[in-house]
Amino acid sequence: MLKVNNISFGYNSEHGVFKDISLSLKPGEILGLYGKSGIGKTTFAKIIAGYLKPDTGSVVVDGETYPFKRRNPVQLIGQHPENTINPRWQMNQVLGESGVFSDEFLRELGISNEWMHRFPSQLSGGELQRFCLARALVPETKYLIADEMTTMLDAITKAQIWETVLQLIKQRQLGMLVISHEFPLLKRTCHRILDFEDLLGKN
Ligand SMILES: Nc1ncnc2c1ncn2[C@@H]1O[C@H](COP(=O)(O)OP(=O)(O)OP(=O)(O)O)[C@@H](O)[C@H]1O
Repeated sequence: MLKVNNISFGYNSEHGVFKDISLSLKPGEILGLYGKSGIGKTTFAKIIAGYLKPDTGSVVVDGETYPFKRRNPVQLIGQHPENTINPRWQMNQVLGESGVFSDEFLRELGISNEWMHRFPSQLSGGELQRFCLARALVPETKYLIADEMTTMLDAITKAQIWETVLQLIKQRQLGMLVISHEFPLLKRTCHRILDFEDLLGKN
């Protein structure tokens, strides 16, 4: 179980982004989170994935808190894959840094062999996002946070990526938090949906 307990966060001491937010995510559960722009969803996602430290409260992942002594079981996929990949590395080097991936797994994610020797600038956003997913879905991963993961992509690529991800999540019984402005997408993909404003309102 991933438990967020009463976290508060501000980028500076004068302006808090949010206060006292809690939620829990079970293995195998797909939880949707929506809310208006600027309310703090990405900040919240970064805290859950351990990129930012909350000012108060805790994130407990299967009984452990950050920093982990092992590979982070919570992986974050954002909206802009190009920002998270070294532009000077070919894609085989990008993947090689995270582990060894079977051809079958890469095929499942729709990653073509011919992309392996390209640089990130020689791939489309959808193609790059598939590499980010491969990196995020190493065996140690137990929870996946998808923050507007397919917002920049066309409808067909979006549908293909979601079909693959949902299949993998189900096979491996991962917990997934889906952050999106697109309510119909959340309705199609999630077991349960929360409004960020309601999380704020409870406190
Ligand atoms: N690095 C930063 N330094 C200072 N303020 C920041 C920083 N990143 C975000 N903020 C501010 O924190 C607030 C929450 O931003 P955040 O990106 O978490 O919102 P969001 O709900 O994800 O928005 P969107 O849906 O538009 O992506 C905003 O007011 C934003 O301007």
